[in-house]
Amino acid sequence: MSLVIGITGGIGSGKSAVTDRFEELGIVVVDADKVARVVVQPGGPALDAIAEHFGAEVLLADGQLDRAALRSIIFADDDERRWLEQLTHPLIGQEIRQQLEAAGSPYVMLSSPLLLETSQSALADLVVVVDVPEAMQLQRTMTRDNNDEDQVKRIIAAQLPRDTRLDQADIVIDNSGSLAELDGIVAELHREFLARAGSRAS
Ligand SMILES: CC(C)(COP(=O)(O)OP(=O)(O)OC[C@H]1O[C@@H](n2cnc3c(N)ncnc32)[C@H](O)[C@@H]1O)[C@@H](O)C(=O)NCCC(=O)NCCS
Ligand SMILES: Nc1ncnc2c1ncn2[C@@H]1O[C@H](COP(=O)(O)OP(=O)(O)OP(=O)(O)O)[C@@H](O)[C@H]1O
Repeated sequence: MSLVIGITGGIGSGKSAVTDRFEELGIVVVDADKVARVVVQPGGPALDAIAEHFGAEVLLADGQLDRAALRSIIFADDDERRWLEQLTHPLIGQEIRQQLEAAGSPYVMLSSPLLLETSQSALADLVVVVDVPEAMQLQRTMTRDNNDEDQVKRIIAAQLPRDTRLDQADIVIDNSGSLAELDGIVAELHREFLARAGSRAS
């Protein structure tokens, strides 16, 4: 497997803004949020169990998962969130491993909001944390999504506290500046990761 750079950060911290830039540089990005959508597709391994557990109100008329309905349930009730996670996280982990194995770039990125909360961290050779103050996390997420403030706060509360996450970082990206500043940070890190990947291969 290529060198795996793990990218994490709380909701709205800017993981996608960071990984979009690495993708533009030709780096394969495995995105845990995207993988999580695949495992709950109709006909996939998890959706029937979810509908059985939560009832038909978590399904849309076309049989797809009603993500907003499930989001409201699981971020209001920790037990329900844990139930969903025990079902989906092993499937997500398995699919992530396959995608990492198949990746063909000099190094590969694994982007996950729950990298450090799950065994996904064992897949990463290096942990990069995308960091912004919580007020900015809240503001950017509310601007991006159709989520009210209380729900975003509940999602933040279901994730690692900022200090605990920062304690586990090998590298911290401060994303409180502009997107232009992020371009420069990513370009510099890309050079560093290429060098690390090269020295590992030789
Ligand atoms: C509850 C679901 C259906 C809501 O879907 P929705 O489209 O509204 O949000 P999306 O999946 O894009 O997630 C948005 C953000 O919510 C946060 N989040 C999602 N799941 C979790 C969780 N279990 N714990 C903490 N934060 C979470 C992350 O920051 C994520 O980036 C969905 O998030 C889900 O299936 N979650 C369980 C699977 C999971 O843990 N995914 C996280 C990646 S491993
Ligand atoms: N440096 C920045 N300046 C201004 N806006 C930014 C910056 N970085 C990210 N954003 C915006 O903030 C929002 C959240 O960023 P992004 O979607 O990349 O976060 P994320 O960590 O991937 O979130 P999630 O955990 O929900 O997947 C987006 O609308 C994005 O365009």
